[in-house]
Amino acid sequence: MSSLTIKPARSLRGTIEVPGDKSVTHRAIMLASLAQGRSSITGYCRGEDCLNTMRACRAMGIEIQESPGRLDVQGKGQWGLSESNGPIDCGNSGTGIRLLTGLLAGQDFFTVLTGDASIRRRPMGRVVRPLREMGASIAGRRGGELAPLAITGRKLTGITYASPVASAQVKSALLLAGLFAEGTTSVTEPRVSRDHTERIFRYYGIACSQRGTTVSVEGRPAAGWQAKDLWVPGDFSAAAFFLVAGTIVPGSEITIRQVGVNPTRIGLLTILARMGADIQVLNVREEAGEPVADLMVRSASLRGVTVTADEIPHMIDEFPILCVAAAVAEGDTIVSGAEELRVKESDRIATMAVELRKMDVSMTERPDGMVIHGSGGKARMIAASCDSHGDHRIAMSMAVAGLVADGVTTIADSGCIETSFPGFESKLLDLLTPLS
Ligand SMILES: O=C(O)C1=C[C@@H](OP(=O)(O)O)[C@@H](O)[C@H](O)C1
Ligand SMILES: C=C(OP(=O)(O)O)C(=O)O
Repeated sequence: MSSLTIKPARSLRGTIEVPGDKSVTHRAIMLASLAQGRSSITGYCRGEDCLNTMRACRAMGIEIQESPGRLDVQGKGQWGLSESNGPIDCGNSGTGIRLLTGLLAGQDFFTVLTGDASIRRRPMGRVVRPLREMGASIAGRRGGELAPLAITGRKLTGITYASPVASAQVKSALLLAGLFAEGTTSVTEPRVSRDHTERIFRYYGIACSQRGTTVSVEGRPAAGWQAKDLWVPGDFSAAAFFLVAGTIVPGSEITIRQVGVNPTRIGLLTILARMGADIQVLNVREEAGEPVADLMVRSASLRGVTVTADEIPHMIDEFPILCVAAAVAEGDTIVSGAEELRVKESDRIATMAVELRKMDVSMTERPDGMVIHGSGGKARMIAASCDSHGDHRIAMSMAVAGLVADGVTTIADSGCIETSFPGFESKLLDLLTPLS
């Protein structure tokens, strides 16, 4: 099992790019597979999650060629997928398995979707139940609450669904199913979650309307959609580790080029600004329907803040790294309304509490969040033997914590970083001047 060793840093300085956005890459591969003709995708994420979505589409008959930095996807049109002759393994990816469940519910073939031990613990009923309302036939462990899921493609009918959770995976699964359904499919969320599916639909010319927190698609667009080249911006959730590292390591200045700054993703920027961080958003432009910018971070002292339920969906994957920032801030950081963190790759409230305590950080767990008692940077964190719990975001967050510890920190089982951020360690090392 691989492990990561992190030494304390004197400073982090330089310019980097981060891998392409994982959420956008999943969607780009799926939409290009169902387009008429050949789409080139550049800037995409080569993390394991996205490679699994690529393998899934190949298993369903789509030709995808990879040359350095570029995917050529030979789309077969909206109804062009064919039955895979074996189960499809989505690996560690909640996005992959949930979006594919929606996409496959209305096909005229049978599919089994599964994943690793973490995926087989994560809730699938949240997509299975509304898809059944549309007419889908999906079986799974515990009545369809858990993967593996066996999907017998059926004729679907659009529904109007009020989702109890703000989840882009639920919304997207239903919108993808909606493309294959008779009539309109509408999804209302308690709060707007990331809107990459809506944006990529529009980019491909698929009508998709938004009113408040409700999104609707018309089923069975007459002519399907045409292939279109697409560049994927850098992943804000990957950039987040460097935004926090550049903030908490004194004497740092990092520029992260070409990062997606979709407003439904960048809640962490607002929170870090409230904490006192110095981050500039430069050269804002738009590419393939997504806003993109360069981000420049300089080190700064932080103060604790309160994060409310309204702010959670736009920074849902950034809580592990926010905990690290909060640990060195002056005063308490209080998070509530974040119970969704308990059903990610790991229970991210529990795992961060366990790991940060090893480094002498005081963090109180709450059922729906946490209170992190910041040290105000008065003492360095204690270097420790940490564990990723098989969760890429925990591994990278603890690596950043290690930069401000008093000795050598190790992170066991760090191979999971490949899920979203191949090359994380070397990017960090390139920026780093060690303390001694
Ligand atoms: O739709 C997506 O691409 C994602 C949605 C979020 O999950 P939920 O929909 O479960 O909140 C997020 O945590 C995940 O990393 C990616
Ligand atoms: C929660 C995540 O991904 P997924 O749900 O796709 O596994 C993540 O990347 O932090």
